[in-house]
Amino acid sequence: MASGGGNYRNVTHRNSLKGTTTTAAAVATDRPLSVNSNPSKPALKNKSLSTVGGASSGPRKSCPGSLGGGGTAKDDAGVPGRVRVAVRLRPRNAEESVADADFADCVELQPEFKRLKLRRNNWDTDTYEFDEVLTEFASQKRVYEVVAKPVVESVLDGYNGTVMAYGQTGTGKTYTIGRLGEEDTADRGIIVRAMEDILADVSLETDSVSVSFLQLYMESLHDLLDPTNDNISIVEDPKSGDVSLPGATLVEIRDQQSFLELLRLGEAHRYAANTRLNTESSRSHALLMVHVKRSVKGRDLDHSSQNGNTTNMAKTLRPTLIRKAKLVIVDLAGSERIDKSGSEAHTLEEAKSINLSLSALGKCINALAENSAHVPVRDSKLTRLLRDSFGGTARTSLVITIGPSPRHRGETASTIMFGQRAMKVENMLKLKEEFDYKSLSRKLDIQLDQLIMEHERKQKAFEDEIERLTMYAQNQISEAEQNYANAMEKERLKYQKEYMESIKKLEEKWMMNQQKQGERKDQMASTADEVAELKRLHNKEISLRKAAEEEVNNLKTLFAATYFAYRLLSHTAILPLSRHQQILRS
Ligand SMILES: Nc1ncnc2c1ncn2[C@@H]1O[C@H](COP(=O)(O)OP(=O)(O)OP(=O)(O)O)[C@@H](O)[C@H]1O
Repeated sequence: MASGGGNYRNVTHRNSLKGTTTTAAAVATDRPLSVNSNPSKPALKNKSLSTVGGASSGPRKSCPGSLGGGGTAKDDAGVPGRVRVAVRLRPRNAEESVADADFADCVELQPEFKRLKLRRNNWDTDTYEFDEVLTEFASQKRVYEVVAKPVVESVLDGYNGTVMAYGQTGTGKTYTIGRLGEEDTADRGIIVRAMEDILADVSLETDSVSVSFLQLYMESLHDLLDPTNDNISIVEDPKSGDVSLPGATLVEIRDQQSFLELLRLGEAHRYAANTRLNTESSRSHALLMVHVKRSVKGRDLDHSSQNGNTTNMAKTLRPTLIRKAKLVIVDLAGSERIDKSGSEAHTLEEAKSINLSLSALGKCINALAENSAHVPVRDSKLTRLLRDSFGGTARTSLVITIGPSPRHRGETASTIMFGQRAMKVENMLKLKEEFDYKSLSRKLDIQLDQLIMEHERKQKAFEDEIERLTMYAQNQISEAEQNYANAMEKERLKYQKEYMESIKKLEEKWMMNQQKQGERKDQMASTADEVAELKRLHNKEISLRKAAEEEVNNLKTLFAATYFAYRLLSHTAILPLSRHQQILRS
């Protein structure tokens, strides 16, 4: 972070009174801008004024891009929009009230004719016409309404916009642009009022507002929201010419209170110094960039839907049209004559750097006003940052601030000429619309997740139902089985009982039969015994007979043998046969 003569605003306390005296001497070489070489030449721009009046001054309805279906992303041509310039006169300060007590103001304002007369001397004046002429009595509210409000409304409609304050040091640029109005809300400057209007108009559900706050100090771009970030690079899109600062802190704003806190933080980091012309002179150009992103509602974008062809699905898949607009509010550091401001050492370096960048801006505006083929945009970072504001696509409103002191007539003239040239610059306003494919993709992702969840929920419900039905069926089956088993058991018991009874009966019958049979058997047994006895007797008889027959046979054999022997022996004495028979019988 650069240091030296410059102080942070939280170090140098802001004092609304000018305590310094200035010298009347003017050194032309320190002038940041080349003034009209022929100041007597009428500087009225009636043609341009009438051309632009409607486009720039009107409320949002008059904004060309907001008309009907015009100004879509495809509308590359844009609509012309001249840079509007208002002049604001600061009241005499305490020092001037004393020092210039005997002198008339160097300017005379005719707000009703939107004219400013710059005194050349006691007899001659040069007359200039501006879009708005704001006297020293103009309220902050009125200044906002005529200078910034049309631009803010244009930004809300999707166009880039710039509000810038230019003027000699100590003439009220910061007062006009940056007053927070903490003690008295009537003092609120353009920045605070612009954000109030923006926040009141956007829907925080569908739109977004984010800000970066920067200072261009000694040709390096510092982040006022993060002082460690002191060399932010400027990136230019070669095709569209869009300027972006990817390194800058971007803070989303959701309410005015947090925005005011952010402004306080940024202001505290801004370089300021006590110079002869301003006790708290801004030593840097401050840029507040407000990015407004809005989704386009109400207008049906798909013409097919007008024919009734669009399905719900097609509607869902249609990306939202979004408008991205950037409002740049610039509080330039004051142009100053180094001899008058009393800049020394580091403050001198700062003053040179300020004047150099303001001079580069003046050159660009001259080139644009004269339709030069070459516009030296790249000569300074300030002009690079503001390339869309002058000769670009933004609606630009400039407030030039002047003081009343005749001692600073030269600087006042220079400022007036800067304003007059700026009024000649014609921008080509373009609506910044694009389809929000990112959020469509996010939306589809969410829808997909929801569908998956819904499917899973249905699947689960289906599975639960199946399980429930299965359980029910199983219960029914088991109940039927149980009933069947019970019935079977009952049947079985019945049959068993019947069977047992029939068995019993059979047994009884059998018993009876048995009994009967037993009786019969007994009978049969005795018969059989008898038979057996008889058989035994018979057999015995047979065996006795057999034995008898064998005996007989034996006897016969014996008899025969005996008889034979006898016969042999008794050749002589034969026994009578009867004897033999007796023997046999015995
Ligand atoms: N319209 C006004 N009514 C009352 N006081 C004003 C008005 N304009 C400026 N002042 C006072 O004049 C002083 C200088 O104003 P301011 O700091 O805004 O000037 P500046 O142009 O921003 O200066 P620098 O370029 O040095 O930063 C401040 O004290 C401020 O309160």
